[in-house]
Amino acid sequence: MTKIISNLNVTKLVVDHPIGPDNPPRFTPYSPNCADIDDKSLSQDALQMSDFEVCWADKLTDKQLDQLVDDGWIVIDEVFTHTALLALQAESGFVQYRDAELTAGVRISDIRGDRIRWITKNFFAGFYYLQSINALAALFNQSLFAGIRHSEAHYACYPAGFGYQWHSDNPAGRDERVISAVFYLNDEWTASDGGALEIIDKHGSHHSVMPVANRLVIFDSDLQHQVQIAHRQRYSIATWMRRDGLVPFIEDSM
Ligand SMILES: O=C(O)CCC(=O)C(=O)O
Ligand SMILES: [Fe+2]
Repeated sequence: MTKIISNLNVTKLVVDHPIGPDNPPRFTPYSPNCADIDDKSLSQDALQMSDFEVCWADKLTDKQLDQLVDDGWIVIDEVFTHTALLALQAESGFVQYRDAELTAGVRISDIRGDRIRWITKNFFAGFYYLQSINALAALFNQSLFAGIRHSEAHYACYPAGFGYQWHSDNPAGRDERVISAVFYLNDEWTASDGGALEIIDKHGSHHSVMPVANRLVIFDSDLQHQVQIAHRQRYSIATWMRRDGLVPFIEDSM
């Protein structure tokens, strides 16, 4: 089995061209010929948090919560509204990705080939996504006493020919990550496109999850998993709910 190497040391990336109010991602490419057309409705300026609100208590059945505890993983499909999904897909195409790193500055693309960008408040859709994930974390705190204090997420793009070998999101000696959640952005993904997430559950059973759009896979961060080599570009948002955090903002907003 591949040696487990920390991927926790990549959170200090500098945003050099932030997506923000002056630089909004658009649903359609900018065209100088159309500069005088008011295309505000096409941009994500129009997005609102309400587009991303999910009633997680309704979305997740008690059976699924039990499965998360017993087996260590679950899948939820058709998570967000069409608007929210489109916005996340659009934003994922505007992100300036950087090579993900394993340890201080070292890239080993045959272990981990994704290119990433951490989501900050400078992102539109991504930031709303993270707020919605915090609401899900609050549900896990209430119903499972998960003790989550903070969430983090990054957009990820695996170029064709790359994957991510077997690992746990809590490498040896670390336990800050409680729950991992990966949201997928890929339309019309088929088995021949590769890129499945393989996961070994708490009983040692092996599962394979296709990275299809609007799917959220949620799993115990201690579980072993890998991303098979993708044969076309594979887009996702990798998300972690953590027990550390200087600001317990989840509790504050409840
Ligand atoms: O994209 C996926 O399916 C999983 C990604 C992953 O395991 C990670 O980023 O740690
Ligand atoms: Fe992982």
